[in-house]
Amino acid sequence: MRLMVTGGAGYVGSVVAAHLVEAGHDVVVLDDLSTGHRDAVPEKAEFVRGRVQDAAGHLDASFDAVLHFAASSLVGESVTHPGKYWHNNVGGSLALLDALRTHGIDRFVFSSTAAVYGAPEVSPIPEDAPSAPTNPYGASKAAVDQLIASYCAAYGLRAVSLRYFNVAGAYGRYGERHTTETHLIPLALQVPHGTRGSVALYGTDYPTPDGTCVRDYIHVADLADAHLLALDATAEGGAATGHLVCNLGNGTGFSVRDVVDAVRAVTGCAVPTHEAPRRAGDPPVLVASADRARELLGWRPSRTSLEDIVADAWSFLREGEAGR
Ligand SMILES: NC(=O)c1ccc[n+]([C@@H]2O[C@H](COP(=O)([O-])OP(=O)(O)OC[C@H]3O[C@@H](n4cnc5c(N)ncnc54)[C@H](O)[C@@H]3O)[C@@H](O)[C@H]2O)c1
Ligand SMILES: O=c1ccn([C@@H]2O[C@H](COP(=O)(O)OP(=O)(O)O[C@H]3O[C@H](CO)[C@H](O)[C@H](O)[C@H]3O)[C@@H](O)[C@H]2O)c(=O)[nH]1
Repeated sequence: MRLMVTGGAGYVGSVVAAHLVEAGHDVVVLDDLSTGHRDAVPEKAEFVRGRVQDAAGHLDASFDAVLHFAASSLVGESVTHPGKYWHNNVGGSLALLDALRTHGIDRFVFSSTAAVYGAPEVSPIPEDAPSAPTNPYGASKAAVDQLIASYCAAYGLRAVSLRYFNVAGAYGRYGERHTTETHLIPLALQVPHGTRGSVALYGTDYPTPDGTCVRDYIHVADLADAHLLALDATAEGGAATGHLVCNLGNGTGFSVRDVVDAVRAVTGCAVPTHEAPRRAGDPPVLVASADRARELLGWRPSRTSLEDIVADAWSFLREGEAGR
């Protein structure tokens, strides 16, 4: 297939683009490099530097489908600069969906997030849990999910929204290198890497077994597998007859302390920690029910061990720089 991957110079988009290229697809990456890296785009993919807001000019009827990763995704920034999130995430997605209509492209895969749920009472979280985001980032993604649903209903678009829980790990030379890093695993690995002294534990008085927040960590390569299956599901007669929403997580929760222990085990480094105040808006526990992805997409995550996830992120951090 001929595919456009928006945000394909970013962390998740580059890993998925690499999987698509390996599966034999013809991939065009559209990315404005606002947080991505030109050298993260797979060699066999075509690169177009541009914004999703201008996608109409970069798409044409030869494309079979679009996978949409491009977004602003810093929760804290979304609270202080909400306009950026409504413009880039909702405005950008709206322009992109209109470009699909213009060119008669009817297959779409979208990066949604667990942040659409807010802090739900139920665990593991099913897709039909109420959407009650606690920050503009999550709200913008929830709005795009609704936008997609309405375009599917009215215009015959076939789309899958994949709601990722905590993505981590790396895939060969493709991995996480955000200039502004907020995610626990890459931050914790900076300690053995020698660029950070200790790991902050944001809150140690949560109602969880060890007092720190619990999350569902999913390997980025398992996430990529789900995207290829979601793409298949948007084929005529596939599982996504209209708009299909699927959570992606392993269904297992790990605390912040569990993650630090895994970093110690993988790296052999002591990794000091220090207690810090709770981070605003952090739900105590976020664990996915991903039964729907298993049943309807046939997804079978295979890299579910936290230590394996951390080990791949560690290899990327240590060896990746040499290759870039
Ligand atoms: N990483 C996670 O844990 C996680 C969890 C849930 C959802 N998501 C979603 O997955 C997607 C990818 O996340 P990521 O961690 O790879 O982020 P990232 O910042 O590494 O990648 C985003 C990419 O999109 C590009 N981009 C941003 N706005 C653009 C625009 N208007 N036009 C063109 N390109 C633009 C950036 O340059 C970057 O390369 C995002 O939509 C994010 O909201 C990520
Ligand atoms: O230095 C740190 C960094 C993080 N944490 C904690 O570690 C856990 C995981 O934090 P991350 O920032 O790695 O991930 P989040 O759970 O906050 O965010 C993830 O889930 C969100 C949904 O709530 C969004 O989808 C977001 O894109 C995705 O990365 C949180 O409890 C956080 O408070 C620390 O204790 N110390």
